[in-house]
Amino acid sequence: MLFHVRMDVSLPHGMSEAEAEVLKRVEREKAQALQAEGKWRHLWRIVGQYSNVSVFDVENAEELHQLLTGLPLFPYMTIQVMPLCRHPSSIHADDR
Ligand SMILES: O=C(O)C[C@H]1C=CC(=O)O1
Repeated sequence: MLFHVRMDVSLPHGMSEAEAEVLKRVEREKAQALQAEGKWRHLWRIVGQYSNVSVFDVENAEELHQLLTGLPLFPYMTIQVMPLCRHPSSIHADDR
C-alpha cells in the first residue's frame, strides 16, 4: 500500500549543534536503510524548506505508523499522510 507523506522538521532552538548533527546522521542511516528495503520509495526535499515529501510502500497503515514513529526525528516533525491508490488513467503498471 502506498502512502504520500509530508514531513516538516522543526528542531528546538535550544538544541546544540552537536546533538542536531547526531540526530540527523542517525535519521539518514535509518532513511537509507528503509529505502534499500524498498519501503521508502521516494524522498524529495521541498525547495527552501526543512521539509520533505515521500512515498512509502508498506503493508498497511499500522506498519507506516510504526515506521514513522520510529524515526529519530519523529519528536521534531509534523507529519501529514495521504493514502494512495491506483489512478484508473495511469499507464504505469507498478502503481499500487
Ligand atoms: O531531512 C529531512 O527531510 C528529515 C528526514 C527525512 C529523511 C532524513 O534523512 O531526514
